[in-house]
This record gives sequence, C-alpha cells and structure tokens, in this order.
Amino acid sequence: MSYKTLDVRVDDRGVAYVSLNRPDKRNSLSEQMIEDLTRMAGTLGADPAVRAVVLSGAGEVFCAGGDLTWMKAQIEADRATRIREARKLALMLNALNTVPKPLIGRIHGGAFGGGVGLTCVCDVAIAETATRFGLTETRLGLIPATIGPYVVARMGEGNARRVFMSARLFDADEAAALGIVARAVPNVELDDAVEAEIQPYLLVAPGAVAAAKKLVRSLGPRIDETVIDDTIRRLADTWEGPEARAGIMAFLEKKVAPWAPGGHDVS
Ligand SMILES: C/C(=C\C(=O)SCCNC(=O)CCNC(=O)[C@H](O)C(C)(C)COP(=O)(O)OP(=O)(O)OC[C@H]1O[C@@H](n2cnc3c(N)ncnc32)[C@H](O)[C@@H]1OP(=O)(O)O)CC(=O)O
Repeated sequence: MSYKTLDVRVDDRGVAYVSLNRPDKRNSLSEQMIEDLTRMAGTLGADPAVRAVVLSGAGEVFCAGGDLTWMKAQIEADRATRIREARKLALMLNALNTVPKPLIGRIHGGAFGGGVGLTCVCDVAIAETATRFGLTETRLGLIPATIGPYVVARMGEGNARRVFMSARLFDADEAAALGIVARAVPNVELDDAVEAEIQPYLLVAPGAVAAAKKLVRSLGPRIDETVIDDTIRRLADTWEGPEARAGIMAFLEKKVAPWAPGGHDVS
C-alpha cells in the first residue's frame, strides 16, 4: 500500500487513515493524486480487515480542488485527451462515493472546488470551524462539473444554484447547514470528534454497512453512468472555452481574472 501523494495507515481496529499529502500545492488534485485516490478506494474497499476510512489533508488546507496546472494542460490538449483526463477525475469521485466502507472526512483549513467534491463523497464529514469552503470554479472560468452530482445531492438544487454561480466562500457552520458536513467543531476538538464518529461503525456488521450504503445511493438522486458521462463532457467543453484559459492562467500567474477587476476575497 504505497502511494506517491497519500499517506495511508491502518490501525489495529481496521481504521484506515488516509491523508492527502501534497501540502506545498495545498493538496490540489494532480493526475497522480487522482490515480492514487482511485487505487486507494479499490484497495481499501476490497480489504475485509478495513472497517472504516478517514480522509484528511496534510498542511494548511484539506484540499484546494483540481490541480490547475493539470487543467492548463487539458486546455492545450485535443478533445480525446480532455475527455480521457476528465473521466479520470469523475471515476475517482465515483470510486470514493461507492467504496463499500464508511468514509469519514476530516476537513480543516479549506475545501475548494474538487475539495468540496471530496467532502461530499464522504458518508459523513466533520469540519474545523475555521474551514473556508467554496465552489470557486466559476471564478476560474470553469464549472463544478464532475463534482456537481455529489454536491447537488447534498445541498439541493436551490442552494447549488447560489453557491455554484456566485462562487462565494462560506464557513463551516454554513457548510453544515447546507448538508456538506455533519457538524463544525473547534480545531482542538476535531480529532476527538472524528474518533467519536468512527466508533459506531466498528460495532455494526460490515456486509450490512456496505449494503446500507448501496441502498441509500439507490434511493437518493441517481448518479449513474449517464450522469457521470454528461459531467465529463461538460468539463471537457469548459476546458475548450476562452474563459477557462483566462481564469486558469490568471491563477497560475497570480493575476486577477479579467471578470474580477477588484480581485476575490479569499480571507
Ligand atoms: C474539480 C473541478 C474543478 C476545481 O476544483 S478548480 C480548483 C478550485 N480551487 C480553487 O479555486 C482554490 C485555488 N487555490 C487557492 O485559492 C489558494 O491556493 C488557497 C487554497 C486559498 C490557499 O492559499 P495560500 O495563500 O495558503 O496558498 P497559495 O495560493 O500561495 O498556494 C500555495 C501553492 O499551491 C498552489 N495551488 C493552490 N491551489 C492550487 C490548485 N488548485 N491547483 C494547482 N496549484 C495550486 C499555488 O499555485 C502555490 O504554488 P506555488 O508554486 O508555491 O506558487 C472540476 C469539476 O468539478 O469537474
């Protein structure tokens, strides 16, 4: 179980602690991290000794979303490459969403774009009160495409219209009100809160847990192959447009995008 961008440790109770480990790039979802997360979901999901998985991030923020350097490469690529790369992101999210174990998110610092997506594919997430959340894609000329189904399933269409279209940041209490996280706790209580969340899962039948998770997915909004394919196409379409190029280049060059003359509030 060796990964280039993840730290994985399984304790003697069968709790797997997985930490995104690219803190210098704010744990943004590089191609390697997407591959590692997909493999991790398959490996831990199939391991009968694993009873629960905790997903966290190293460093200052949980996850800064899709790696914008990787996305810049997609802007330069041909259509077939764009579709193939967008599919990797979508299949990683699907793998985590369907992992047949309890997946518990430990969210701190910040979760932006794909970082909110990762939070929403967890069965339950607990956030540090100071965490900032944002579906920031439209700031960058992008859309929350592949993460969209999981986020909308949590917050509903009305809330999604507001936060997808405005890209405004919100705090952990609002994230709890929106259903993205179960609750917000002060940083000093975060690890205890996550441990308390794990406990009940260690007392229930693993096969029934997996079946219950499947049941809930079949009762909630359907995120099937057709929906996933549609989000892949939408992301590839967005990468083709002039706004994505301008927004991503502005971020990477530490400039302000042309549609935000005063800059964005990131505090
Ligand atoms: C999944 C889909 C879409 C997306 O997710 S699009 C991405 C959405 N994410 C964002 O909008 C967040 C972008 N990042 C930030 O706003 C800030 O970095 C931060 C997270 C608020 C942290 O700020 P801080 O001041 O602490 O750090 P720096 O900005 O100096 O960043 C340090 C270092 O990390 C690099 N970096 C940060 N985020 C990313 C990223 N998303 N991609 C690539 N690189 C990132 C940053 O460039 C700095 O690098 P240096 O080399 O040190 O300059 C699509 C779908 O849903 O389908």
